[in-house]
Amino acid sequence: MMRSKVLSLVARAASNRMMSTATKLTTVEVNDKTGIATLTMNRPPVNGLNLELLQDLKSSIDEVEGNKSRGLILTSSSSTIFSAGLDILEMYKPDKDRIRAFWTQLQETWLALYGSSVPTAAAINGHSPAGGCLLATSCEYRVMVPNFTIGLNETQLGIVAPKWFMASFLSVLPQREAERALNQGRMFTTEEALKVGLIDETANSKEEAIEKCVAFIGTFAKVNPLARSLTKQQFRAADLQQLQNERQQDLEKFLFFVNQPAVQKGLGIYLEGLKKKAKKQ
Ligand SMILES: CC/C=C\C/C=C\C/C=C\C/C=C/C(=O)SCCNC(=O)CCNC(=O)[C@H](O)C(C)(C)COP(=O)(O)OP(=O)(O)OC[C@H]1O[C@@H](n2cnc3c(N)ncnc32)[C@H](O)[C@@H]1OP(=O)(O)O
Repeated sequence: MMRSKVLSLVARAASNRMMSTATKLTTVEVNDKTGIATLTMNRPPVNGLNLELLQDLKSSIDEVEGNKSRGLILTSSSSTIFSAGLDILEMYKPDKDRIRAFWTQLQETWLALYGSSVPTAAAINGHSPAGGCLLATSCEYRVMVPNFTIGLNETQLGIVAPKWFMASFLSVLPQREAERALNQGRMFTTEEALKVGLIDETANSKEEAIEKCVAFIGTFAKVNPLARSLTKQQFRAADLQQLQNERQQDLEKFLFFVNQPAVQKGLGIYLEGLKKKAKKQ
């Protein structure tokens, strides 16, 4: 390794504090200069959101809330995938108890991220379908690297995005645009996403995406943190409260829907298609 690279790695290690251990499916790194935490998802190959990744995401968000970070940047350790969304294996021929825990954890993770008191931004360094798009749209700002796709493609899988997925989407897109995209299960390219407003900026690399997220979080430097966070909470309170009030019904509805034979059949065919595509590559 070149000496300069070694020196830069040493310098980086000195100015960043690793808050979470590598045994988790997420890591949190706080930059000592900016005070901003980078939360990285690391569940190869596609950051499929299974029960364990959702648990780690929630505890990492809690960690950032608790360690007085100035902001949270969500990203991925993969070079091509931000998150492939919910791990379909959690929903296909599911175990009765595990699928309950899985959906309950997804609700909790969304409540924590969408309702986070710190400024949040997503550095979308890869594809971001469905649950991946949910995470990105739960943040306040999105910067995306070119040649990837993002969107809520649920109808393409024969499933329906729950109301709170729609709420995140609607916090970013106008109703007409959101409704059409959801009905179509449309995946947007980076360029299309920028044009429609689903993302805020593009960046040529993950590093540049993170820099732009840092700049966004920096725009709050002179704003009173309590006033900022209470204002954010007020904007999001109705969406958060709606899920809080309906958590049990939402779970039962999901379980009923996902256990329908036609839905199971559709998920099986979709998974098979993914596996065939992977084998061809
Ligand atoms: C009234 C309403 C009430 C209730 C609602 C009820 C139901 C609604 C519930 C939930 C909403 C659902 C949300 C979701 O997030 S569903 C998941 C949607 N995700 C996708 O469609 C993405 C599928 N994946 C891809 O398109 C590609 O994999 C991707 C572009 C992400 C990456 O492509 P790449 O070529 O790099 O990798 P692959 O070779 O395709 O994949 C590698 C490996 O990973 C497996 N894989 C991929 N995605 C998933 C996934 N989401 N879950 C599980 N497994 C996944 C893929 O099969 C390959 O596996 P293997 O062949 O074993 O290597």
